[in-house]
Amino acid sequence: MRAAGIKASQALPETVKIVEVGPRDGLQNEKVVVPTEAKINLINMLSESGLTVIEATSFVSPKWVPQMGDQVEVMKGIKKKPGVSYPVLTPNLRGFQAAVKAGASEVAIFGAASELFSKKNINCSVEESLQRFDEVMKAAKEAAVPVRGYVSCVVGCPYEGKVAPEKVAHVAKRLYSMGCYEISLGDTIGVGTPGSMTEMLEAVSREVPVSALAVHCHDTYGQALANILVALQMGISVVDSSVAGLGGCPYAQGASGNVATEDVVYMLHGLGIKTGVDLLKLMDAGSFICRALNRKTNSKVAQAACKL
Ligand SMILES: CC(C)(COP(=O)([O-])OP(=O)([O-])OC[C@H]1O[C@@H](n2cnc3c(N)ncnc32)[C@H](O)[C@@H]1OP(=O)([O-])[O-])[C@@H](O)C(=O)NCCC(=O)NCCSC(=O)C[C@@](C)(O)CC(=O)[O-]
Repeated sequence: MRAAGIKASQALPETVKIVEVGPRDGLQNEKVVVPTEAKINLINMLSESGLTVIEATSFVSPKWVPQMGDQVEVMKGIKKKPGVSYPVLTPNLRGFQAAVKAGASEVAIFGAASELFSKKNINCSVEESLQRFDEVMKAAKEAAVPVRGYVSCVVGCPYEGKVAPEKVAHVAKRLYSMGCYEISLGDTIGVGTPGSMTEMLEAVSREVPVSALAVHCHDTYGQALANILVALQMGISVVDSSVAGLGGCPYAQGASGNVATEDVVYMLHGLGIKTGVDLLKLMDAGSFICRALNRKTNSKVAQAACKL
């Protein structure tokens, strides 16, 4: 049953797929080195909560992102639940080959709509990154490994400021044309508003079918849920989020974590949208990782539930 008050013109999807990015996007930016065992436990608990996609780790240089240096142990240690996929980030062919060797059956490549961010994050221009991704795509096609594509800085960049929607649409189109089955649009520093998100999504959806788009919102300015709602109203039905609101990008200083998965699930269920996620089990996973990190949850829902 749909929530009362939603007009037909704002038709919302019946179901939403949540892509849980906490074990990767969340933990890559933590100052405390998270023990591998805790990462494995977190992923196993998330698997039991009903999530169907859990981004597990990334096959990037340990010199660049030390927190992801145990990627092989994580991939080998987790209990893979049937029906759940565990994609990993791969910035280049070397990362792709290592990921497949470690048992990954799905990967993600990650580009940006901003030149300076691309340089800081993966040490190459946007065009060079697309050439590297082309190599990954060719290898992935041969190995029948599905590839997701990210575009970072879709509304704002920590180094360049406002990003033009046309630039986002260009990179999204290139990734989609290469064969990415889904394009996740990242508001990396959480500066988007329903206004700027709408403008950007309109531009991107002229180049890539809405059914192949996802949104990936950080909550720095507290706009993430509003931005997600706007995306849902435009027909997008895939949302990235991070348990306990963990996260940030090591190459986007000051950006806060992703929107908390608990808060997204609470909002979606309140709208009558199915996610398949058990909120209580999800909150248990959030409590577990917050204890391991000795930090408080960023999820408003988890905070409120603790006080009840
Ligand atoms: C892409 C590179 C590797 C280029 O790094 P580079 O320095 O240009 O590459 P290189 O080929 O010169 O290699 C440098 C060193 O890295 C090694 N290397 C090379 N490739 C690999 C690999 N795959 N795995 C492990 N090691 C690797 C390579 O062997 C060498 O080792 P050395 O000789 O110095 O000992 C580097 O810039 C990098 O690892 N960057 C990681 C950036 C990252 O992980 N950022 C966070 C994820 S993106 C994000 O969070 C945004 C997102 C997705 O969430 C969406 C959003 O919010 O917007």
